[in-house]
Amino acid sequence: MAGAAELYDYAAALAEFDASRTTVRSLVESGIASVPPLFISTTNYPPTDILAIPTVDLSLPLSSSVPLVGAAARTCGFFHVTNHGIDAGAAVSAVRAFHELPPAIRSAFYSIAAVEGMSYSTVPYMDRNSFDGPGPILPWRVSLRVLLQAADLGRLPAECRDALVEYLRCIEELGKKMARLLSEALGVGAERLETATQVEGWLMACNYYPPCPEPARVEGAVEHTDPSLFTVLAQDDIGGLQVRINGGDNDGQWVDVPPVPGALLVNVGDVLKLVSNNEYHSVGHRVMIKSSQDARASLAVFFNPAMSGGDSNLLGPLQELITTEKPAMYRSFTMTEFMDSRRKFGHGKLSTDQFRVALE
Ligand SMILES: O=C(O)CCC(=O)C(=O)O
Ligand SMILES: [Fe+2]
Repeated sequence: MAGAAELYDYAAALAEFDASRTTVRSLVESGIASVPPLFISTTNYPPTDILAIPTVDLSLPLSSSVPLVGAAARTCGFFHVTNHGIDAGAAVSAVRAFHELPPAIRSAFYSIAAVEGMSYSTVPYMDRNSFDGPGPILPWRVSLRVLLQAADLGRLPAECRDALVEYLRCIEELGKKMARLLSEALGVGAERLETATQVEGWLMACNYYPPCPEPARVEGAVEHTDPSLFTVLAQDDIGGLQVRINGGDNDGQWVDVPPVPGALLVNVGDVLKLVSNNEYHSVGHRVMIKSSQDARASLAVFFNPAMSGGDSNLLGPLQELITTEKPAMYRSFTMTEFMDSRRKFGHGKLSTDQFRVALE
């Protein structure tokens, strides 16, 4: 049987959804009993539970934490950090508070593309002309995205502002610490990553995954890799994040990443994979919706290189990591070029393959 999802006019449905200036949260509030075709997922990869995400205790001495970070970044690309001294719960509650504001207040922020560094929609910006025929399904998620260089946090509603500002103050320190640990674990010295990439472009995504009347038919976030150097995620206790195993006997299988109370989750993004000359892995992940009753909130901070397209700001595999045994696997690129490639090739493996050097 051809699924309903194949028989509808994707472009028209998307145009109508865009024109309604609504979000999936409002659809749920309106009481829909079934999932609209734009959101129906056809992928079905049953998750297994064969891998536990490693944990790095930040109170350990560097002689212990650096090898742990290095091992995690070289294998599954994800790790929990504990003893980070940050009240992540308060920040996630603030995310929930924003998304649960009355519709009239939150809809004032509605925008698909960033306006003064902020957007709020179900669909983060995607180029409507970049696909022929049915395009990607829409995520069962609403995101408030804040580009920190460009945004005035004073515009955030009082219900979430102070907690998010405080979280960002703390996360800046954690970001610096993570950059040093990831750099040191590459064997290039603690400051090298910061010097080479200027981790100045930060994006905060405040995500809300509403309950779904048919949770098994949707995806909160479709499979993707992050474009960042690295990402730090805070989440509540609902769960739903899944990671694709990279390498080994179970290569390609999905595993659940259950939330660890109080821990933050760090993952390697595509830029770090390229800069590390494939030492580190940027691993595919997605979010499933667990419940027809409970909404999930999460808060991702993407640590990106400064967004500059000039030739003087070329990024590429660090010289120290290029050897005769392991030549450069990627050519150099600017962040503008990298982000254009993401828009063109989507949020998966192909966008990094564009920078691959042909090896013997
Ligand atoms: O909400 C989550 O658990 C993950 C979100 C995510 O992967 C992303 O925003 O890139
Ligand atoms: Fe992600």
